[in-house]
Amino acid sequence: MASFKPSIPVVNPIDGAKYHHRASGEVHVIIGPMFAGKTTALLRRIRSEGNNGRNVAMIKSSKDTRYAVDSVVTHDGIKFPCWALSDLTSFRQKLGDDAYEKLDVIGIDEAQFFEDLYDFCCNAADHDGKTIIVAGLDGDYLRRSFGPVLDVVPLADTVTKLTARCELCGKRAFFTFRKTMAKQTELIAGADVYMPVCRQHYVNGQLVIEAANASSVLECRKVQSESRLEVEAAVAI
Ligand SMILES: Nc1ncnc2c1ncn2[C@@H]1O[C@H](COP(=O)(O)OP(=O)(O)O)[C@@H](O)[C@H]1O
Ligand SMILES: Cc1cn([C@H]2C[C@H](O)[C@@H](COP(=O)(O)O)O2)c(=O)[nH]c1=O
Repeated sequence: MASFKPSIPVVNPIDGAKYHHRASGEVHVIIGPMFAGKTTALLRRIRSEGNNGRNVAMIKSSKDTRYAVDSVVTHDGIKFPCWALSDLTSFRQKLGDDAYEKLDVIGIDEAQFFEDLYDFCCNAADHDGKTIIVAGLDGDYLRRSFGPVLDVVPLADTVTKLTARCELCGKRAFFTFRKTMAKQTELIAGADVYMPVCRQHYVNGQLVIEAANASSVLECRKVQSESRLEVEAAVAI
């Protein structure tokens, strides 16, 4: 059974306009490096909300075509159908007003790729009474804030930072290491290009990359797979 959301009539004190305000929205944010289980946690939460009779929808960035076009898929193959969108603002119109009204919970995966994440979460939770569960990378491969994910922390009821296992020593991994020399911030890929690492192996890895960048010998070798294997071997030492 879908939950009942009370709609409270409110008058805007500035222009006197009347609107209905739903007060029961929530924002939950799940962050961490790649392979930390962010998508797994998001799917578990969405499934459980659905099993409790709430109307759920899942959205992911259409940039992520790694495992499927119209499904969110975890690194170990668990799937859930989703809307693959380039922006969140178009979601309501694509779904239709009636269906949107009936929605209780919206999951957003690969949130780092949505420029309009903040405005969407604000409107959906504050004005439309939705529960939004956001999963995304807090940091890119250089450990810089990635897209708008950290911007929604001040809007959040809860923030959960997950960790993976360092691929080189098995300790807790907080960071995502890029094994190739590619420099662009956005590079859609999986374990072929990225690995989760602990602090020590992140720092080692960056030193190897910097040394490789400085070396004219490696600079001349543009074959990505070759340099990736060299980087992996050097970082592990
Ligand atoms: N180094 C690793 N540490 C932890 N999990 C890993 C690692 N490599 C692969 N995995 C797999 O990735 C799964 C998590 O996938 P997923 O939920 O898609 O992560 P995320 O969305 O955070 O990238 C784990 O359950 C595990 O099976
Ligand atoms: C670190 C980093 C990652 N990406 C991309 C790589 C993947 O396509 C996604 C993250 O997926 P996951 O579900 O968290 O495993 O983001 C990127 O474009 N740039 C980066 O620096």
